[in-house]
Amino acid sequence: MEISKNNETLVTTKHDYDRASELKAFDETKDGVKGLVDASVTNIPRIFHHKIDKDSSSTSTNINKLVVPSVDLVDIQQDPTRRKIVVEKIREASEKWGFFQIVNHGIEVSVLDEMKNGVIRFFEQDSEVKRELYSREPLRPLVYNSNYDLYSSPAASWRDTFYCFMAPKSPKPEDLPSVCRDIMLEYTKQVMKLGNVLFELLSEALGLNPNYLNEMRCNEGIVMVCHYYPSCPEPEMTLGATKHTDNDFITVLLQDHIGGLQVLHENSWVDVSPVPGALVINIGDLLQLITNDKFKSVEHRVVANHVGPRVSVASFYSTSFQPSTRLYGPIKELVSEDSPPKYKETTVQDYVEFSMARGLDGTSPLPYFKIGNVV
Ligand SMILES: O=C(O)CCC(=O)C(=O)O
Ligand SMILES: [Fe+2]
Repeated sequence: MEISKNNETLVTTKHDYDRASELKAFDETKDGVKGLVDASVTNIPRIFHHKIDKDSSSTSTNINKLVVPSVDLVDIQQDPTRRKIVVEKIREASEKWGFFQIVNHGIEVSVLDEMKNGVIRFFEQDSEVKRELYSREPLRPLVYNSNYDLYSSPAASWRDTFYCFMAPKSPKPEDLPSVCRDIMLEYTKQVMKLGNVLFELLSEALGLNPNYLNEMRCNEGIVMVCHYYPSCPEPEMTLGATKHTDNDFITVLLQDHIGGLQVLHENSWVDVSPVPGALVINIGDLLQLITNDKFKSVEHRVVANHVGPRVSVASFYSTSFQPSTRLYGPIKELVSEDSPPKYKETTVQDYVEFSMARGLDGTSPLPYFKIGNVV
C-alpha cells in the first residue's frame, strides 16, 4: 500500500502485489528502463502501469488542432518593430499557454544535434560504466537514475534521466560524463546567452525594464536534465513523464524528432510537435509566483512511444542547489490595490525542496505558497 499526497486529500493506492519489493528490485539493477528494453521485455512490469485518464489521454480530444505558439526571434536586436511583435507574442503565449517554441534563437543546429547525440552516447554506453554513476543522492555533481520519485510516485514512468548543475558555478569537467562533457559545456554557454535574451523579452512582455528579470537573477542557475525515453512495448499502459509543472523560472527544452510532449490547454492535451531546429520554452512555477499569476506554469506530460528512443534536454533555470537567502515574491510593479500579492516570498531552494519532496503527483506545489496557506 502506498500513500500519496494529492492537494489537501490523501489518496491511498492499494496494490495486490508487493510493489515496494518490485520497485527495489528494479532500482537495484541500476540499469534503468533501458535495461528492461535491452532484456527484450514484451510486457512492461506492473510498477509502470499508470491509471491513465481516458478523457484526456489522447490528442484526439484536441479536435480543433490547436498548435502551441511559435515565435521567430530573427532580427529582434536590430528591428524595434519586430521586437515589439515578438514581445507581444511571448506575452500572449506566456499568459495563455505557458509554452511556446522559438526558432532563429541563435543556437546552431549542429550544437543542438551534438547535444542530443551526447545524451544518446551517455545512455547507450556500457552498462557497467553507467551503473557506477547510478544514485539517488540529489546533490551529487552528476545524478543518474530512473524516476527520481520512484518510491513516492503512484506509478513509475518509462524514462531514465541524468542531471548536472551547470551554473552559476561551473562544474568540474571531470564530474561531467566523459562521452558528452564538451558539448554539455558548449551547449550551456549558448543556452545561458539565450536565457539572457529570453528574460529580457519576458521582462518587456510584463511591461518592465528589459533588465528586470536578469537583475533579479532569474538567469543565474542552470540544471541540465537529460532524459532518455526508450521505446516501449506497451506505450498505452504507461507514460514517459506524468503530468507536472516545472519548479523553476523557465525551462529551455531541446527535444528530438520523435514527439510525445503534451501540454494541457483548455482541458485537452495538445502535442508540442517537434519543429526542426526549434527550442521549447515553458514558464515555471517560480515565474508564475513572481508575476503574481500573470504568466502561467502549465501542466505537461510525455506519452510513451514505441518508435524511440526519444531524448530531450531540459535546461532548468533554477539556483535551487546553490543555497541563497534571496527571497522571491510577487514583483512590486505587478501588484496594486486592485491586484494584491497572491504569494508569500520564498527562497528558490525552499520552493524546490518542497516540490521535490512531493514528487510528480500531478499537482503543482504553487497553491501551498499562496498568502493565507500554511506550508
Ligand atoms: O522530455 C520532455 O519533453 C519534457 C521533460 C520535462 O517536462 C521535464 O524535464 O520537466
Ligand atoms: Fe517538465
